[in-house]
Amino acid sequence: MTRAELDKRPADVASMFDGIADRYDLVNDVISLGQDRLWRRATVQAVDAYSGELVLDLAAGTGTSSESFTGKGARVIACDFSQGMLQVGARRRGGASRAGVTFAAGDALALPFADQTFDAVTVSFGLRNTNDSDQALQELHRVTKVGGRLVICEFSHIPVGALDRLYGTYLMGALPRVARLVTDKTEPYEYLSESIMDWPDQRALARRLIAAGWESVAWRNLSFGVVALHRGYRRS
Ligand SMILES: C[S@@+](CC[C@H](N)C(=O)[O-])C[C@H]1O[C@@H](n2cnc3c(N)ncnc32)[C@H](O)[C@@H]1O
Repeated sequence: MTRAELDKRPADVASMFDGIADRYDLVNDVISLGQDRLWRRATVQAVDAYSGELVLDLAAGTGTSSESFTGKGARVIACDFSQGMLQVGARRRGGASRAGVTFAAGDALALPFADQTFDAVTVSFGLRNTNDSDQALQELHRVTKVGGRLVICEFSHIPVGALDRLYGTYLMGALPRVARLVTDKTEPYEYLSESIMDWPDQRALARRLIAAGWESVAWRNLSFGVVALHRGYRRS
């Protein structure tokens, strides 16, 4: 089974997600102890997409989160570079373009969309997997309309040192074993743990958003900081 390393070579990342696409959503529910549903609901509320808007759900995978952005009538482009994840998503929904969600192949580092296409752009658990997250944040800024918004939902760090260390023990020790309860492909979940530990904390990620051109940047913690929702706006 292919797993990516922390250098996040695009071919390794895409092939790793191709390989786990079928059981991806089930494993998420199990390893997050069901918390992923809360995190997704909070993301939908933060994006707050409404009728007439066009939303980019980048690194959308199987599109688990994409459909929920259409609740008030917005249309969503669910973009990812893993053909495996896109195919599972399209198969589950009965087609590549259904009920306001259109799946599209594309690389976060060179998005196949014109400047200022989207009213809102969002990434759930995808930015960490890109090979150059600063470039991805700049690309997201480029394709967002002036006045548009960005919401990033990503694993983060618990601000209390002792708790964060305990969480690190769960990530590095227990998480791959919990994943083994529902999948025989455990290497990708070792990568998951390592990539979370290696990811910048809330403040450092906020600085990266600002460096990529996003303004009025703020964040809020979910599940004590296990996940953080970052928000920014394109002002010019
Ligand atoms: C952990 S999954 C998240 C999927 C979905 N957003 C969710 O919340 O379940 C990460 C996704 O990021 C995608 N990804 C990683 N790097 C990418 C890139 N450079 N361009 C597009 N997608 C990328 C992977 O293919 C994978 O589907």
